[in-house]
Amino acid sequence: MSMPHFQVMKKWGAPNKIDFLSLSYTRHAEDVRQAREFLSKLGDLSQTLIFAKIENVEGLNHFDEILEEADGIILSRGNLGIDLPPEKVFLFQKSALHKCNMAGKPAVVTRVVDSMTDNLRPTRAEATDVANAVLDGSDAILLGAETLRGLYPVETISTVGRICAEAEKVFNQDLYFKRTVKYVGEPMTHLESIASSAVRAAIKVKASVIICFTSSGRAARLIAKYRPTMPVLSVVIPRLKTNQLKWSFTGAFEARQSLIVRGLFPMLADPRHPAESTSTTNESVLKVALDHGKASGVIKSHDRVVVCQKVGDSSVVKIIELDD
Ligand SMILES: Nc1ncnc2c1ncn2[C@@H]1O[C@H](COP(=O)(O)OP(=O)(O)OP(=O)(O)O)[C@@H](O)[C@H]1O
Ligand SMILES: CC(=O)C(=O)O
Repeated sequence: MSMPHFQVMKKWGAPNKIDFLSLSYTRHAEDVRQAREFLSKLGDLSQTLIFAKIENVEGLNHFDEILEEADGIILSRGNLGIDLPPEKVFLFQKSALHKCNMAGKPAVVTRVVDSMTDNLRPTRAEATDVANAVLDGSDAILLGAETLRGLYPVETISTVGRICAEAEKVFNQDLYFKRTVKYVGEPMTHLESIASSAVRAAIKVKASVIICFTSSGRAARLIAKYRPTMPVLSVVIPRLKTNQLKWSFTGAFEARQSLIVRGLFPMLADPRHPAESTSTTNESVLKVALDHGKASGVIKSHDRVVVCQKVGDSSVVKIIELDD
């Protein structure tokens, strides 16, 4: 990392508590390690997530080791398209997205609707490509010129959003779930088993939403990894922390950062609730979460809801049926 980068991050990045660093032209895992070491020296930025941008053949050749080190991946298809023969691009995308999905790390796809920079409608090929990115398993789409200098930035976002929503409806969750369970293998970790069971239960009872209590965001991300067909409301419970000079709450970073995970909708709980999971705390936080779900329209009267939380020392998955 060069001196100008360091100065920008110190002066602007640190006070703005940036959520994500997009690491251009990541070539190998060492690039990610260096960036992490650099961020660790900038106070709050030790929490910034590093997304490795894969944009040339060298990055592609070291994909597995980069994925292990990074928090997420950006498939820079524009630049990769220059390095790769066109007939190789689709397979790279499918294989990279599958690896990200199995690792439970978010994947972002770029350059989807270039023609919308000057046109109100995408080409048929672009529209199909957006849907295929969703079916292949991407978590997010990154727009470029369309929103930077295009004539139709708002229409681009709504068009791409609508295509993604249609594709999500026909995503083969059943097949994906089975593959993921098989990939994880046995014995599963405790938490992995809880997360997959929560998703299975939610599908079986046709729950409208899964509510997951979490502090670090880990439990909610694991649920999202099984790609439930319903939204996951991630209720982030703040924890009190100190650096010996001042006290502050965790949670804001974790909540914002989970926005990039497909299907996760974060909500920050009131820090006045004690972080320990007593049944009284659980009940009052759950009530706020249900009210939030109702207000945003994802939960309706008489819906079933799956809740994933800790009661004392035990992780539980419960199914509740709403009266009103
Ligand atoms: N404050 C909390 N109150 C109630 N349940 C919680 C709380 N935090 C986590 N859980 C639940 O505890 C179980 C174990 O989750 P986990 O230990 O991974 O928590 P996390 O906050 O997501 O991660 P971490 O332990 O790394 O902070 C999950 O079922 C999760 O929903
Ligand atoms: C966005 C970008 O850098 C690319 O697709 O190449």
